[in-house]
Amino acid sequence: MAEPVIEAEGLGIRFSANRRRRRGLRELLLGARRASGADGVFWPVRGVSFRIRRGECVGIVGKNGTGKSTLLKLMAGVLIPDEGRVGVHGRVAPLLELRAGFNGRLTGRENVYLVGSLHGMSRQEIDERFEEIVDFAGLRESYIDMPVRHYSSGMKVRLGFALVAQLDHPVLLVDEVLAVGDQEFREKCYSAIERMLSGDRTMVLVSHSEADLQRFCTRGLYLKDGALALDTDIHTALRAYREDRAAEEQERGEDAGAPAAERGDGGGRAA
Ligand SMILES: Nc1ncnc2c1ncn2[C@@H]1O[C@H](COP(=O)(O)OP(=O)(O)OP(=O)(O)O)[C@@H](O)[C@H]1O
Repeated sequence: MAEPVIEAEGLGIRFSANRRRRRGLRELLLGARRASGADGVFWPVRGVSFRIRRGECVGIVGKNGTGKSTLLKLMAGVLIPDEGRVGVHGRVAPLLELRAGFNGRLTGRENVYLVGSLHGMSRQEIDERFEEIVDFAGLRESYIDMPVRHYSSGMKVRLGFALVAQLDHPVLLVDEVLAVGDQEFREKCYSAIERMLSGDRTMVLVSHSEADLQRFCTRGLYLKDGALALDTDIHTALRAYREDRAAEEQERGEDAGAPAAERGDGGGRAA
């Protein structure tokens, strides 16, 4: 049996709900529903253990705000656990938050060299692949020597993807990036991922797209409120997630339909 490439044991991280000053409306709403202590501390991921072997493609499934991206960032080493441990054997090609790695004051060209070298590419490797990177990103020539702060967010994501797709690292961590760009760019991304996977690489994919998860993954981790509810094949994981969602929706529908007094929301008439 192939050796484990990613191992997590009792993995957990705590966040403070007040730590983020600027959170989007969606996150604020999601965050507000999440159970947290009086001090605003909560555990988006806790007690998570699994082993992923070389060559496996694993999808992480679960509803919004349930800790999927946090788990991926723990694997990538972007976040440090407060409990347990996670080990990754081999270099990681991270397809997450692709825009974040760029320095807005540097040009696209300078960023490719800077971020490429941070990912372990030599100058010569970047020289050799530079044209392909720019081509893949679909950047017009006039843009590549312009500071990245003038790029649209789509351009930054495309350049980020094009760069990481050039890495030969054995572990691929992918967060929702397949949902970016137009149809043509998405097709390029699918082909790039397929090419990257052909060499016995290991991939963990976070996505809300069942089609993407079924296309690439054989195994599924179903995260529920930050805990690992199921570690199974991708079809069973998706089915369990779908059934839970349907049950929740039905419950919500029933609650909304119930008379106020039954709901115990204090809406009954005062005596
Ligand atoms: N740096 C942070 N500080 C505080 N809270 C955070 C931070 N990052 C994420 N969170 C919160 O942690 C929880 C888990 O977030 P995470 O992004 O991992 O969820 P997710 O399952 O990937 O969600 P989605 O499917 O919406 O992308 C959410 O409630 C989120 O608002």
